[in-house]
Amino acid sequence: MTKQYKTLGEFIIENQDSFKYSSGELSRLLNGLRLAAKVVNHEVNKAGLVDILGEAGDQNIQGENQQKLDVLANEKFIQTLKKREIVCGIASEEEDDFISINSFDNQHQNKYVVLIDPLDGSSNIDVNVSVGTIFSIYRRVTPVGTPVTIEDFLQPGVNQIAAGYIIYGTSTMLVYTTGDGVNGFTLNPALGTFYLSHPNMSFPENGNIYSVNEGNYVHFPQGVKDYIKYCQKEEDDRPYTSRYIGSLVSDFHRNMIKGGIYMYPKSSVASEGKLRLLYECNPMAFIAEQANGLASDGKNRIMEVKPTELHQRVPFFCGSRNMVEKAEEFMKNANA
Ligand SMILES: O=P(O)(O)OC[C@H]1O[C@](O)(COP(=O)(O)O)[C@@H](O)[C@@H]1O
Repeated sequence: MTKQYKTLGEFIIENQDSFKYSSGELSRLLNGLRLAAKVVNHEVNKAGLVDILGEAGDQNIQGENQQKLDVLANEKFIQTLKKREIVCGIASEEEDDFISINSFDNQHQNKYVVLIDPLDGSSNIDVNVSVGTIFSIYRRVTPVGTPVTIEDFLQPGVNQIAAGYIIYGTSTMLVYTTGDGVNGFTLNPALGTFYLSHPNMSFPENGNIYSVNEGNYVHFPQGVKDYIKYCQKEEDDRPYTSRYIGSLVSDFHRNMIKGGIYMYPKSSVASEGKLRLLYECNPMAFIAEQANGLASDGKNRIMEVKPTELHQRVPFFCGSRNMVEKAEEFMKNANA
């Protein structure tokens, strides 16, 4: 008897009542993201055959050259959410400002805003290395029935209602949390259906993988240099293994399954690091904490950082609990 896997649709409905403020609206939103994920997955898989590789010719507000697939993924997620009238606002890595969603008869009645990194790991798109999508969902703080404002987006990570990522890798998976543990669903491309393949995902407390762009070593703070040397030292269960895909979603996913730490520290060339607080670090931090891991800026809990700008960056240390604590210890000792 082949194993019966629960579908993502079934799982969302079954767990609807455990959602805070459950009204079915969050379920419809998660289903909208599920649909957009399948559309983007289809585009990613055939990228080499159609004209969606390479640069789009424009730069986003962060001065990054947008890849054609960045732009396409951004459009697909925004269109899918807009058409289904399931959010009152969207913010995206590829949009300068937040988008207030209002349709004629909806009158801003929706409760949720979504923040999204439509295509994470852009530098890997053209070279067929796994990339991802990251999303974060908040309940608006301004009154329902009025247009959303920046306040609805600049909320600390602890206010997240749900967060997740899609990884377009050897298989396509959607991994998410609504604050009640982390579950992973694998897409069966033949049926176009996500199935619960990884229930209750959890970071091992310890790991032996460290993920950091060592090409930036000379620019790193002393504490990070000391921690990397610690990882490389022949002692106890070390040296650890260095693994860096260059796609946050992929490095995070591997480390959650095998045990490890991902670091994108600040440096002498990037005073706040590279990763964006609202649609990269906060959602991954929510998932990490729900999976028994930790996420900090090297000192403070990421999810308690009070956001001040839509595209602000923060240093990011995330993964197995004991490894993140050890890295923080080196940062503290080096006062860096
Ligand atoms: O090439 P670098 O500087 O190591 O940066 C790689 C990191 O930047 C990211 O690509 C984030 O940026 P994008 O969302 O623009 O792709 C992460 O996925 C990855 O871990």
